[in-house]
Amino acid sequence: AQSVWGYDSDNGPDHWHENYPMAKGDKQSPIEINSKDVRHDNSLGPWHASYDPGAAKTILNNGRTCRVVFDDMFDRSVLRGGPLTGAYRLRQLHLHWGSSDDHGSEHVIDGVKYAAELHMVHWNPKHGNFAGALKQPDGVAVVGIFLKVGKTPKPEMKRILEEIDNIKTKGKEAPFQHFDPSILFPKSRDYWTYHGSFTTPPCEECITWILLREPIEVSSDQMAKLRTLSKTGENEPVKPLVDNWRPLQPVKGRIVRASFK
Ligand SMILES: O=C1NC(=O)[C@@H](c2ccccc2)S1
Ligand SMILES: [Zn+2]
Repeated sequence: AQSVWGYDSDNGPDHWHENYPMAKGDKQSPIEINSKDVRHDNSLGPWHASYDPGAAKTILNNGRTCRVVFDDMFDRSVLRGGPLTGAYRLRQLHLHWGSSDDHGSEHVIDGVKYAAELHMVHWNPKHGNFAGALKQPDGVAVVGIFLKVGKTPKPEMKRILEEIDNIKTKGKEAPFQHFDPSILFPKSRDYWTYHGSFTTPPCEECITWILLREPIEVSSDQMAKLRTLSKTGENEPVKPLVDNWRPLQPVKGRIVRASFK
């Protein structure tokens, strides 16, 4: 059977282009952000998230990440402003992390790899549905938040990490309600933005990235908890779900803009 994509040597990022040709495109993500090449853009206003805590539905382990799913049937939880035109609907959030605290993020900032990167995925309802939005250059907006291991962990991450024990194996899902993901935002709203792609197959180049400059802090124990997720199902040998990040992709002349000086 066609080996489903993943992060192992036989189905990992170097193989994705075999089934998903977009993976070799000119606007792929993630990329390294080098502050010396970043262009401050005065026209970049603040972004605004207005999320309805009642839109949160479930949390699941799909064998590749831990994902919280929201009701996106109408404009209930939306992101607007910044580089965006119109209101983008929050569909899900998920994380990418490493096998140890010294790496795990997808984007790299001036050579710095963070322990993890949280993605809040939003789509543009003018394109009808999520599948349609994937085909449009302005179809999807992802807010990326870096997770840094430190001494004063952000208590708001606890809610997600407390659910890990209920979704240990691939396919496990649990109710996850009354959750406003904006509590995860750092104090500063400063961000970088550039045009890129899904960091997983089908690698569609439909994403306006909004990467927050200020990381949020997690503890080493919280990262260890995340690494107890298994990429295999409950009746299979345990394989730790770690290193679900895509390596850096070529910038190919793209300009990264900053909302800050
Ligand atoms: O930012 C991204 N991270 C991912 O895992 C990709 C993705 C995959 C499926 C749904 C939404 C986003 S795109
Ligand atoms: Zn992601």
